[in-house]
Amino acid sequence: MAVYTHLTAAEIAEFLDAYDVGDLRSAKGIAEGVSNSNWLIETERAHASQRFILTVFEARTEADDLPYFLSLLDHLAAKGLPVPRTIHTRDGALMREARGKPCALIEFLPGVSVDEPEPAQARAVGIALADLHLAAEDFPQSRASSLSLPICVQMLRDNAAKFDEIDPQLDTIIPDCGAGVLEHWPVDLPAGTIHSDLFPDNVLSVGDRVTGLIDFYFACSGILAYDLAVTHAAWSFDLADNAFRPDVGHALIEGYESCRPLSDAERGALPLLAQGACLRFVATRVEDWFATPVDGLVRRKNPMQFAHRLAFYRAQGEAAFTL
Ligand SMILES: Nc1ncnc2c1ncn2[C@@H]1O[C@H](COP(=O)(O)OP(=O)(O)OP(=O)(O)O)[C@@H](O)[C@H]1O
Ligand SMILES: N[C@@H](CCO)C(=O)O
Repeated sequence: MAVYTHLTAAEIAEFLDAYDVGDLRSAKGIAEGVSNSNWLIETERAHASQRFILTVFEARTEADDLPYFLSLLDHLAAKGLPVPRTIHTRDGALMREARGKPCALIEFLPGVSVDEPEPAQARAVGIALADLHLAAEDFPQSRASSLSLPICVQMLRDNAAKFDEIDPQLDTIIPDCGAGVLEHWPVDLPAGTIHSDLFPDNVLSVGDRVTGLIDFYFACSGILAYDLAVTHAAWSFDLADNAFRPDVGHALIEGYESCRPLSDAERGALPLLAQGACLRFVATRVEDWFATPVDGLVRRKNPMQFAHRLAFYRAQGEAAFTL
């Protein structure tokens, strides 16, 4: 579930008063997602109904970063990408408050997330990611990542004494909390605006067509090929047994390169970038593991899934990316 802040119908109607979107007809809490509270809102104006997503931003999303995220949605949507527009208030504001928390109303996009991606869907996501990188080239704002590799290594070090409570193998799979990856981290690869969390649950599709790229709340300035590595690590493994799916991984990269070819340096860095990507998800999942009660309503994500993917990338090197 992800409705932490339970707004009443009257509060939602009052919230919508500031927008030119018609009258509230229904509001349903959305179960998916773990970070923020989301509602599917339906309004009616002149007998036509419209759907929106109302997001109440919870503690994990820094309020100061919201103008960056919401302006980025508008920038990408204006360039024709399948990204939800931010609905502005009548006064032109990108967001407003409910129950003292920042909230935004965004466009509802059609489509569903795929659990078991097929190569054609992965290829379409590769294209969409390259389109995103190119369309964001003239986005004028920047944001430093709050989950850079040094921060993730430190997060792991802060929790290292408790690794055994998760899995006794964790310490062995990630020696010295990933310091080795940090040591060789590339510094001079092409950089720009990146999504940095383009998991299957953040992509909406109809068949093989991408209809929505959502959840930009980790977007930041960063290495473009790192974003591809994140997406590769998130899409190219079987959910049931965590086995690598080369057909999916290759289709993703092939799709990306059909719009934005990688340089030799970017291609050569992919094995290390993918290890760094896995480390980021191990780090946040380890932190969440200890912060989330076992019997809580939010299901904990398993850090070992990405620890094993990291070990895979370390062992395979360039072979994981050879087309
Ligand atoms: N613009 C949109 N159009 C249609 N559905 C959406 C849209 N935005 C969000 N959703 C739905 O709401 C769900 C939760 O959204 P989202 O992934 O942004 O939540 P979150 O809590 O921020 O996520 P996460 O768990 O990745 O941190 C999505 O899985 C999707 O079903
Ligand atoms: N996509 C992340 C959650 C958001 O950081 C994960 O699966 O761990």
